[in-house]
Amino acid sequence: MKNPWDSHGESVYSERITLGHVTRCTRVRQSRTFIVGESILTTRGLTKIYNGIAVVDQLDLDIPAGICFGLLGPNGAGKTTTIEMLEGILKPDGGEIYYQGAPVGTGFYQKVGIQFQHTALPDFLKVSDVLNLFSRFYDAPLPRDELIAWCSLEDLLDRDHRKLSGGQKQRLLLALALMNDPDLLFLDEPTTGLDPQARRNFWELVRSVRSRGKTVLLTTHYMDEAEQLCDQIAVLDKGTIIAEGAPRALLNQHFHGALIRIPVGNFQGDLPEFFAHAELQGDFLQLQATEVDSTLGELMQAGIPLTGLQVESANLDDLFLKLTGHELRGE
Ligand SMILES: Nc1ncnc2c1ncn2[C@@H]1O[C@H](COP(=O)(O)OP(=O)(O)OP(=O)(O)O)[C@@H](O)[C@H]1O
Repeated sequence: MKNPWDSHGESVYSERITLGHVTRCTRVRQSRTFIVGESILTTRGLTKIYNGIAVVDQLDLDIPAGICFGLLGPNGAGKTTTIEMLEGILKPDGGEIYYQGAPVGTGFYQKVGIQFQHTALPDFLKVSDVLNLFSRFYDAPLPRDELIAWCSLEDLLDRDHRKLSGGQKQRLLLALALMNDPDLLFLDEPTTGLDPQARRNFWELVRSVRSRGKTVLLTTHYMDEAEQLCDQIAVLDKGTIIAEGAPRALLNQHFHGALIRIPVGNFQGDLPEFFAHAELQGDFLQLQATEVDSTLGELMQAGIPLTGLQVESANLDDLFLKLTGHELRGE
């Protein structure tokens, strides 16, 4: 398999390059040049087989540096298997993984941070003890106070880690994953089971990680999470990628316009002609409009009140349904 960086001479990237509205900054790491926006992690033909079935099937991923990249898919799509192969926990049955252009080696694991879906911490330790314990694993851990402030752990230091709430536990696990100040952070379904407020707090933390120039690779089956956090997504189904790109661009590519819903009570007399194809859904008439502005203009011209009007754009759940014919969260 060809190394995807073979054709890139280092001198090509040794300056600041502006492409369209994207400015790529370069920084030198040892002998290589590291480019924000270029792939930090790449897979070619990544495959995992269980019981004769490829649950991850010839996956080609290109994850640009400095972004939040989401791997999405329903239960059993192959997200965890993929991320675990990338993290080095599972051995692939085929394919290659490259980090900054070179096949991953042992040094890779010093440079990445991993927040697992489930992490068993030693019993009877306080949060501060857990931080101390993990800081000993690294030659140059982040300053303790910085990490504590970053993950808002100040008020929890004396607490037994088993007594933390779901959101507090995830903040502690994130602090452990950030301990070595990694360039690349893996988050495997980090907000599963958290209440809405804790999820939002965690999203803020993820944004702060990204704003420090780090790359985040996140798996999730929460579509709102992907839409909120991810610059790019790859949608997996049965171990293969069925769609890839920026969430908004993917939605624009597959859906035009929006769903307009108006309370039935707003209509007095006959329906206007342009509303003839509207469907009755409960107390609303709904219409898929390709030109939202002009449809709203026509409604106003026809003197129909817009009170209670709803305009709904397609979301990633709709996209998944369109691409696969089944719901994203369907078991
Ligand atoms: N150790 C294993 N032995 C056999 N099959 C496995 C093993 N681990 C995973 N699988 C199967 O591989 C497929 C992909 O599983 P994986 O956990 O990667 O999916 P996922 O997208 O992460 O799902 P979830 O959202 O439920 O975590 C599933 O069909 C699963 O049953």
